Amino acid sequence: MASSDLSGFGELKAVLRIRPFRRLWAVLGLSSLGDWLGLLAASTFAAAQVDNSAAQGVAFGSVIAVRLLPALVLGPVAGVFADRFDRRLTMVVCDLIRFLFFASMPAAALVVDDSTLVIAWAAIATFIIETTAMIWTPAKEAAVPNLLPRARLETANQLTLATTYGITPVLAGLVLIGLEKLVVVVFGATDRPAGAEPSEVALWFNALTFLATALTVFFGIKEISGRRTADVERKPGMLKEFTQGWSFVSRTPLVRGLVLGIFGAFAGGGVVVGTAKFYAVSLSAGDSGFALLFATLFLGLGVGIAAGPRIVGALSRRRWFGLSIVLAAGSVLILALATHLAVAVGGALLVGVGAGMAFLSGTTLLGGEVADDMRGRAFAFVQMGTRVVLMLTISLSSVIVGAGGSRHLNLGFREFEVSSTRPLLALAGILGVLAGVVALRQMDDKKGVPLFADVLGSIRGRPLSPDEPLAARGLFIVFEGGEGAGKSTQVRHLAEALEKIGREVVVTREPGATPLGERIRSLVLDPPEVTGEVVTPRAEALLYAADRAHHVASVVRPALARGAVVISDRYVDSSLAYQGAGRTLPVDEVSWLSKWATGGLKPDLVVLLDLEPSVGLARAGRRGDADRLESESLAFHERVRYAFLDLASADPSRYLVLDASRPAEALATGVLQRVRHLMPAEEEFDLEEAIEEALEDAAETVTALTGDELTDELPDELPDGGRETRV
Ligand SMILES: Nc1ncnc2c1ncn2[C@@H]1O[C@H](COP(=O)(O)OP(=O)(O)OP(=O)(O)O)[C@@H](O)[C@H]1O
Ligand SMILES: Cc1cn([C@H]2C[C@H](O)[C@@H](COP(=O)(O)O)O2)c(=O)[nH]c1=O
Repeated sequence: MASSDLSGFGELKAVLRIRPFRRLWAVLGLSSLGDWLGLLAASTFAAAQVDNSAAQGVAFGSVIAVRLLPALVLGPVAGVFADRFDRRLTMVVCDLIRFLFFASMPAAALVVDDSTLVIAWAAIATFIIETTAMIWTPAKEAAVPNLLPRARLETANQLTLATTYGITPVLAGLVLIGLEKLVVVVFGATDRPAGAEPSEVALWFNALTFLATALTVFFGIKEISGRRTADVERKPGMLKEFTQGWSFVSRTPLVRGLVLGIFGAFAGGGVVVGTAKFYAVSLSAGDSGFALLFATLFLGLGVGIAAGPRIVGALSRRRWFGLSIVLAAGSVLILALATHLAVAVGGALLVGVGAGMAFLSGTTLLGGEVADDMRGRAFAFVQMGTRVVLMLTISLSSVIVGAGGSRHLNLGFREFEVSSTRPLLALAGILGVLAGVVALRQMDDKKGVPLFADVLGSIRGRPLSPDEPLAARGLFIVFEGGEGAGKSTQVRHLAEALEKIGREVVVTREPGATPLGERIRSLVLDPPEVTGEVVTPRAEALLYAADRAHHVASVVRPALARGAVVISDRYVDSSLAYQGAGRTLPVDEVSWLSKWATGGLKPDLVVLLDLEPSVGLARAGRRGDADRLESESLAFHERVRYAFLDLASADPSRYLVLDASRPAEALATGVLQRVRHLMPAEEEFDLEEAIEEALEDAAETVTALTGDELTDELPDELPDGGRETRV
């Protein structure tokens, strides 16, 4: 679900090219404009019905409170509508209801004289409007993923979030100001006709936006209806669907993690909002400091939503979500500790960035990973929960800090004035970080992949992938080394010894173990005179990786799954040494490529046969014409040799480094001694005999060649460097 390689603008264009989504986006814009206008107009309309300022405050506040109430009453069941009934018709009916009830408010003012009644009606109408919005939103949210390819969902969400929380609130404010001016121009500043007050005109206008959206959805976005779930008869009863929705949320780790994280973030946000005024005072920043912190928080929110996907690149969206919560909550801790406005502004920015990223990734995950028939309920649950959590935390925290005031702290060497906002913010930050960590653990889709290496790799476009599981485990042994080091000879010896004790052994190599691999081998190793062109370094790396991917999937993994011992002449290290060090391609890129090709399969043991390149090339030369890589310069082969040695010293427990200038039989004995420790106890015993025999052969060969006696107790270090050896 990560963004594609299109530019941000290109991605937006690609999403808007999808006709049903484009129309839904226009509907959303209009409906959201209506929502914001409704919020502003209905509350100012109610306030305008009375004269004294206290009553105006009550009227204004009660309309806002009435808007929040339906979340508590209807939130739990709203999702059932979205999942049970045709979503298009649900949206159309909701919009028509909103049209009628918005229009009813100024209409009531026209026909009823009593201002108390008009306010009461405004409150009832607002309640009904908000109730229908609770049903409309999950239906819309659940419909979006069905209109788009999955890969476009994130950009679509960026667009809808920016529209709902960035563009339309500003537009609503501008429309309201514009309408006020228009009313003055058309009807004059005083003695306006009934129903022509700016807030009334705004409500008429607002009603029309909902009529327009109802018509557009009904006639223009028929695709929303195209679900099989319209067959209500075969569905369980509404109550059952309702309980199914709750148990789905509590039983599904992804949704549980999402809900926990989102609620945690909103709780943190609620505490920040609830304490903001007192917090600004504790920084001696006053009202302008308060405004600055708020503006920065929203700026961060915008940055998180707009730039988040570009920043994290290919990072798993589940991991991104958990980390965003940790970032937002951790930054609340910065706010708790900040003693200077500049630090607090930085903290507020990061809180916003984290929250914006969490909002975007959470919405995308809910849309993309929750099955269609449950999606409405999942969205409704989150919609209800966030409102409740936000309301509770804002009010609770403002009450607590209001009552707590500030305390004088004397540390002996210094005295402080500590505002109660600080411990409260610190508590919210700590709880938020915990919520993020728990969410991350619940939802992690890359268990076992180190988090920070994955984040860094993803930012650079190369996320780490979890290792593919193996059903049963055989033993995977790899021989590595330069040209003519004696790998094929040692592979043969080891295979014979293991077969003698009754093990199934699969001898294989890279490149060229399969028919496809044979063709790749000739593509990479045939000299240019034969192929007619020079293979470029990156193409060479990809060809070896392709051979490896096919080899691992079709030969190595199946054999290991059977419990066989697989002995391979070369594997991943050859690519790191030859393409990385030899061709000087970036080693981490070559490594990532191999990891991807092999699904993370690592050998149990790598036997590195270390030899002076000049000696190895001379041995290989005796076989006949040199292939393309053997023909490389001595400096190239020197680089390859030292890359192999570096790899071995970075992970000594997995490597056996042998001095390959020693006789083949002696090397074979050393290999057997090491392999013995990897075998089950009974086979370890059988191998002892094979080693005895091999030792006798080796001793005869060495004595014949050099006149020296061979023992099996050889030093761990060779005089020319820190290399591990058992021979
Ligand atoms: N320990 C050794 N001492 C001397 N010669 C050896 C030794 N091991 C193998 N040889 C000889 O060196 C040559 C190359 O050996 P081998 O084919 O096993 O090496 P390799 O590492 O597989 O080579 P390549 O990388 O070219 O495939 C052969 O002629 C082989 O008999
Ligand atoms: C797997 C692998 C191999 N090579 C090179 C190393 C050798 O020059 C040849 C293979 O020849 P061999 O006789 O079979 O040893 O290919 C490489 O460059 N990168 C790799 O990943």
